[in-house]
Amino acid sequence: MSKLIIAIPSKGRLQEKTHDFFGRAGLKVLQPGGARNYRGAIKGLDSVEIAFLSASEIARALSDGAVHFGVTGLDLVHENIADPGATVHIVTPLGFGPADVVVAVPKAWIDVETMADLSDVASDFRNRHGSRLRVATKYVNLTRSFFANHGIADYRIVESAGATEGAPAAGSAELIVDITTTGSTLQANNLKILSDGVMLKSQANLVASLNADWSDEALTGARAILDRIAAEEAARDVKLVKAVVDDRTQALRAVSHVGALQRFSESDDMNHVSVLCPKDAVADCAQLLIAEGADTVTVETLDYVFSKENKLFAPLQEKVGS
Ligand SMILES: Nc1ncnc2c1ncn2[C@@H]1O[C@H](COP(=O)(O)OP(=O)(O)OP(=O)(O)O)[C@@H](O)[C@H]1O
Ligand SMILES: O=P(O)(O)OC[C@H]1O[C@H](OP(=O)(O)OP(=O)(O)O)[C@H](O)[C@@H]1O
Ligand SMILES: [Mg+2]
Repeated sequence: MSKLIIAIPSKGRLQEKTHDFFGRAGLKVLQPGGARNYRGAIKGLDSVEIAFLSASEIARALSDGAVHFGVTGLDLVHENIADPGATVHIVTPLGFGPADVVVAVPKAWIDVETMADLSDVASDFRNRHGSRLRVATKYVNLTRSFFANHGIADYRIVESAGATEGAPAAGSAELIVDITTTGSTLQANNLKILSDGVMLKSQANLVASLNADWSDEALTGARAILDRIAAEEAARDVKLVKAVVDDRTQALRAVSHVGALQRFSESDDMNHVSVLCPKDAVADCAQLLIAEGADTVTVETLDYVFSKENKLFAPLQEKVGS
């Protein structure tokens, strides 16, 4: 039948962190035949198949419905998918691969700080040179819509495959649109970001295709994957706090004010409290338990918190389930 196909980066910046992410969720990616094989599996999950693709190919595969899930940058989703709202569903941001898509101009353009300034320059440029301002980028679609939203029409795109930041110095364009994380490449090329020139704040996301064939088997695979991912995400936000108090009912009421909740069926020991507490409220929770008679409060880090209601699966099922 049709398995759940998950596309993950086969190379580049997002590859290693994607493997780490799946590893944290207890999902071991198997690549039989080594790095050259572009189909793989996840250990113990027969309903899932892995496709190894480049980050930009993943965005296109999601658009075509050739894969069910993909890990890729939000920049590539918006650049390569015409109507992302109708074509894909963002399952969850993954917290790695941060980068901004920005409009950058030469630092020497001291009068140009905003998109409005750029708009003036674009018109002037055309009047003076008879040709249009050139923007070097590989983000052709993002650039067109961002410039249109700023009412800029007097420009032309010079498609750039790499080393985009070098274009102004090389004389092949006046300005650029590109992705930046540390800013060091822009700096090294004497370019500055316009103050309102951040087009998109990107990071790696787990994305679902709404065009894929969501068979029952694929949905079963998705549920299995998202159970583990949601459980790992949930575990990152909480700690397990334990103590022996004078009166459990009263202690639970006290710590509920900082968001700490008893999650387990009551143990026989009427004085034993064991709560899941939001990470930033742990110290407050401990103080409250000490005030309720505890001598010692212990705090544990958890690997997983599984719940009956899966916050990641439910919204997906609503969109693709029959
Ligand atoms: N500093 C950065 N520079 C470029 N990309 C970054 C940066 N930080 C995170 N990324 C993310 O990594 C993606 C690029 O990854 P990678 O270079 O592997 O793919 P690619 O260039 O699309 O591959 P190909 O062009 O060969 O298909 C970006 O689109 C972005 O989402
Ligand atoms: O703001 P920074 O931290 O300097 O990072 C941004 C730079 O990194 C990327 O290039 P990459 O190294 O992927 O080379 P590429 O041009 O071949 O994609 C990107 O295209 C920028 O040039
Ligand atoms: Mg690259």
